Amino acid sequence: MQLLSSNVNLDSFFDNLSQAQERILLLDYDGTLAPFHVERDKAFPYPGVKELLDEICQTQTTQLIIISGRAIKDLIPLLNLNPLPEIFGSHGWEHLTNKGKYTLELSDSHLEKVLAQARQHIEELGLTGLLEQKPVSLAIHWRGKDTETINFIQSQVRRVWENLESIENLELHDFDGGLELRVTGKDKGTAVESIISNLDSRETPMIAYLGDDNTDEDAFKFLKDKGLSVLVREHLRPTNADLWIKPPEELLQFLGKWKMACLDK
Ligand SMILES: O=P(O)(O)OC[C@H]1O[C@H](O[C@H]2O[C@H](CO)[C@@H](O)[C@H](O)[C@H]2O)[C@H](O)[C@@H](O)[C@@H]1O
Repeated sequence: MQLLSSNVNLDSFFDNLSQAQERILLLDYDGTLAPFHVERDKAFPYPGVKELLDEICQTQTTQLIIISGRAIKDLIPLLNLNPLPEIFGSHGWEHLTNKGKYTLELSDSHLEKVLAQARQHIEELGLTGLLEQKPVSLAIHWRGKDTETINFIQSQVRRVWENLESIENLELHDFDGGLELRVTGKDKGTAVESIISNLDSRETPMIAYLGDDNTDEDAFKFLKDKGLSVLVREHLRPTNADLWIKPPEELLQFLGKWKMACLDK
């Protein structure tokens, strides 16, 4: 574990966590809880992660929330948690409460047409096999391909999607292993913002957010001075996070310390 911010003391964080009235653990999924896998539907959590998350939930003293770029329906079988925690999917456009109430914030027929057009461009390029269709976005994946192929795919897809980006309410985002055409207006930062603004209690809760990718930086930025941001990654990169941990060992240590803090009370 490496501290990246001089304002953070990890021992004090966990001491305060054990004393806290309210705890919120925000978790990204791919690359954070689960190692990357070429086959998206086989990206299961690192061994030991599911058990620790179950144990943390069983303490009933932590609000555990998953915040992912994935569609919620694809995340549920991989998470395999029972009961299911609250989930923000599709970068915050989808929401599932811990009581099972599902909402998709955006329903726009014009946008559906534009996304269908973006999909058609991919079909014309012969790249449909690399496409992931999500409720309000399209992602193209190149994990497992060689550098030359990646450069080719990337330039072709950018060329056709950039045109749509310039005329519509859409934005291109790079992520680990691909490129996504997303509707603007929501990201993981706005998801964290809505969680915090909807809190009932007057006490400031102890919050941590664990993530690995560029898309998690929006959450890290929003959490500055409000909670602990943790970059979970094999290699350090420029980041807004306060702490860097390497998965899976340090991730298991972090979750284990969180669980112990919940039991300390
Ligand atoms: O926000 P996250 O939970 O980190 O999700 C980010 C993207 O994850 C998935 O793609 C990534 O993981 C796949 C499985 O390991 C891998 O094949 C791919 O290369 C990665 O980019 C998911 O398919 C995307 O929809 C998410 O946006």
